[in-house]
Amino acid sequence: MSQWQPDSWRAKPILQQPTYEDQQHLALVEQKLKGYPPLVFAAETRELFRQLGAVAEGQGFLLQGGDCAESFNEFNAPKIRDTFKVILQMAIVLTFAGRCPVTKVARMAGQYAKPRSGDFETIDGVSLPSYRGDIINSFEFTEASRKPDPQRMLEAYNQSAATLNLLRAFAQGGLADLHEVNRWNMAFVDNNPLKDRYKDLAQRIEESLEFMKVMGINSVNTPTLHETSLFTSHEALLLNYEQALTRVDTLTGNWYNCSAHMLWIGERTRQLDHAHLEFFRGIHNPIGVKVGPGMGEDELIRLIDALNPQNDAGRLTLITRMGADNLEKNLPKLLRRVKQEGRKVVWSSDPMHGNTIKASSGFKTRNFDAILSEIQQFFAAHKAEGTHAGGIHLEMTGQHVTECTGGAYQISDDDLAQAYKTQCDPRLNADQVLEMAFLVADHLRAK
Ligand SMILES: O=C[C@H](O)[C@H](O)COP(=O)(O)O
Ligand SMILES: C=C(OP(=O)(O)O)C(=O)O
Ligand SMILES: [Mn+2]
Repeated sequence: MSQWQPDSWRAKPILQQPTYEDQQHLALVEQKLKGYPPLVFAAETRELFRQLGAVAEGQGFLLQGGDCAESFNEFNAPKIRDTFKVILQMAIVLTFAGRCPVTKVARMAGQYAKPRSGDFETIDGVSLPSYRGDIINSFEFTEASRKPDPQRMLEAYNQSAATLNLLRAFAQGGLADLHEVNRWNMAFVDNNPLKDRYKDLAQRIEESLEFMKVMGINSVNTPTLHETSLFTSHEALLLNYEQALTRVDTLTGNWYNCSAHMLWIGERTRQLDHAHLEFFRGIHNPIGVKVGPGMGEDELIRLIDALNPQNDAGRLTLITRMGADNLEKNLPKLLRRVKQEGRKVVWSSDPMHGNTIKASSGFKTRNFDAILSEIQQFFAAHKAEGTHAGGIHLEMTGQHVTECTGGAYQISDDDLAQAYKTQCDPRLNADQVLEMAFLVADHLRAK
């Protein structure tokens, strides 16, 4: 194998990339980004690596979630705060039920590049290049907006930096106080039509916190009750951007992609001899790779070995996205083979991308029950194979959107138009995703 360099991916075939008209402008932007400060510190990514190592060994759970595509327009404090809050609310439920640490990784502060199934989008007979995420072009359906613009990489960097700054402040500054977080959960349960189903768990968490308080364990003398750690992640699709933020860590001498703590490779760009594999093999971050229904056992082992040749626990998370109808047929054989071959991975379930459908009203949507069914089958398959169901990966928001159908409020196809705000895939809203956490908690408890 030839020597890895941050730019060695450029000699390989690559899919799902924009074609920039102005190469000089592109080179200028890349140069500028190379001089910008890193967004994350390599030592933080090593802490995430360590935590994921524990998950791979069966000692923890990974909760990963956020927008399908972050947007430059919908960029404000309430939006960041609400998703942050709901991730914490989910985490407290999962921690309590699973009796194990939950590692929180947001799809935030950099989730700006999208692979698409088609190169063109056609509306009323007009065909324009597809929207590929705000880091590349604009969602607006005009010829000028859909042209890839390298300048957008600088905007993505700036918005990622501002998002990360606020997340760090929330995590350390008091918003993450566990007593507060469970109070939000109690309010969620009280208002939910299915409150009887969720009440017991929220109540028991409340009682545990009360008990600790009586014993003198409180937010003042126990910082872990008052603060949290939240890591960031995104699909590292646009390699021009990712390369520019890849730096040598002065403490270890190793290369890290400092655009986020964790990066993943999408289902559409994980070919063994392609550019994304080449880029990922050289960075030392914990990484993920999406695993769809077409994955074979031999191919998976080759992929694992290419990305994690030392078999380090925590390096590689396999994010399966099979579809509720395909999981039973496709996942168990992969679990069996990886276990047989002794490969250390985190298995996480993305129950979103295999369950996308077109609603009768024309919107791209996903149904709550299909999403839940994929998660349930994921747990069942792991139980049967004696492997660890290590995490979930969700497209979600803390806002009250109507993008996925179902849930306690029974969002129907006809309701989708009310608040359909996503620029790419439909997300679970704040209520739906908390319900999901309470239902997943049942599985963790059963374990
Ligand atoms: O988020 C994932 C992909 O970008 C998305 O599912 C592709 O959607 P499309 O089929 O509308 O292109
Ligand atoms: C593009 C995505 O998923 P996948 O690669 O699994 O289709 C995504 O996570 O938004
Ligand atoms: Mn998506």
